[in-house]
Amino acid sequence: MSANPSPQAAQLTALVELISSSVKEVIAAYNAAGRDVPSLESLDEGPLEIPATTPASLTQARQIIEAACAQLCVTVAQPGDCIVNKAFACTESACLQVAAGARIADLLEGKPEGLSVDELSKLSGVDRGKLGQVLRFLATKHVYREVRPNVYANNRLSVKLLTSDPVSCNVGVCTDELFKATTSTWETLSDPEYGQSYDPSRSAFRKVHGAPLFEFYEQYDMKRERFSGAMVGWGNITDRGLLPQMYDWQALEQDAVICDVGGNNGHATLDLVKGYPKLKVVVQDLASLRPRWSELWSKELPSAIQEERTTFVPIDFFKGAPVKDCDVYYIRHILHDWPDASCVQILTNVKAAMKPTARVLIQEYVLQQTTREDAVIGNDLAPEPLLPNYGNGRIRRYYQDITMLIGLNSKERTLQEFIDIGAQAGLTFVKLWDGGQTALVEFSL
Ligand SMILES: C[S@@+](CC[C@H](N)C(=O)[O-])C[C@H]1O[C@@H](n2cnc3c(N)ncnc32)[C@H](O)[C@@H]1O
Repeated sequence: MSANPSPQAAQLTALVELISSSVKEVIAAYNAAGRDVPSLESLDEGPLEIPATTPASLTQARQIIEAACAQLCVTVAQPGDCIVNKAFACTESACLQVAAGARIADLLEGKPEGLSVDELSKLSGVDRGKLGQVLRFLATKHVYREVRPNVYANNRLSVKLLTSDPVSCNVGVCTDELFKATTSTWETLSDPEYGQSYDPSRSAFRKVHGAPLFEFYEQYDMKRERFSGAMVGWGNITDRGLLPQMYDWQALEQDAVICDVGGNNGHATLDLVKGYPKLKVVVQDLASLRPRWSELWSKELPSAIQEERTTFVPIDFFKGAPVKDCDVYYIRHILHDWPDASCVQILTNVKAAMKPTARVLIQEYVLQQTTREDAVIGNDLAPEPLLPNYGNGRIRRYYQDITMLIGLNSKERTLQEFIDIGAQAGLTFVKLWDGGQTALVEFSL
């Protein structure tokens, strides 16, 4: 054996060291918050389980741990094992669908001693033997805890399947209608007509369900409700409450106006005004959304309506410009729904409303390539030897990218792709403001 480790051996050691130093960061962050580090059994969520109250150092440490553990495993395990296990990922979705559909987490709520598979079978109506297989699989994947043979209790992960938690809606949507659409991805991409099209009505979702995604939800009340719940769940696990910390809002003048383009009920800018009462908000979305804006703001911040610090102005952002001369045009989770040409149309309409000092802030996931050659200015690169885009540590944004492809023939974008569509609309890139999960891409005229 040579005294110096080979480059490959040094990589393994470097991955372990990244895990080790990041675990110390995690322990320090929990200590600083006066909390014990979580265990798989712990059910209560504290401030460090919510993006808005999680320090950036903890988010970074978690991303490194998730990235390094996954990279270490695929480096040392047998390649055939790894690739087949990845192909089998569909079984995890399938079992989560069973557990969510049978409401197993609800049945186990308040029962730390657990319930037997027999009892869960009687209460849920799912065959005892089959339910036992599903729960054993899930417990093997750290969802539920097998307290004794064939007796299961909730754990840190399974409580997210409680129907009272909106994240359970995300699990429902992903493992039901999206999962079904996913199975026809290759069939769709290799179809001579669908494969070359970026029309939402030529997506895998449409091929399987017979209707484009949003028309599909018009047809099924329960699924539409669940999709709305999933939007709330999505915010909870990604960026709810982070917007006030993501940009230098303080630098804006008293009574600066933020136009929330495609803002739905304006929930994101509501958080902003709560943090920065000097700001005013115009929420713009399809006219049918006005009652939802009114309902939310009258409940959460009625003074803003009374003092006209918020208004709702209907828009079709493909057909016309938003309200003129606002200070910031804020566009959250809109562009990822649309192909490039439609995004350029939306941004061109926004540009038509802008005064010289106005800014556009696009809030989305920002994707990175997996090579260090993709060092676009502003991109945050993971430490070596991790994949520069943090690999498994930031995997959800890449799941979301493929989900957009399957659901709507659209995509999440890299910073360069945002810069390109902005340039096509006549906008100049200013800065990337990274929020740990999603980011703000700032443009000026
Ligand atoms: C994914 S949601 C994002 C909503 C909000 N910005 C957020 O982050 O929660 C997309 C929004 O675009 C709106 N929308 C879709 N087509 C539109 C159009 N042509 N004009 C204006 N708004 C539209 C929808 O009503 C919906 O509120």
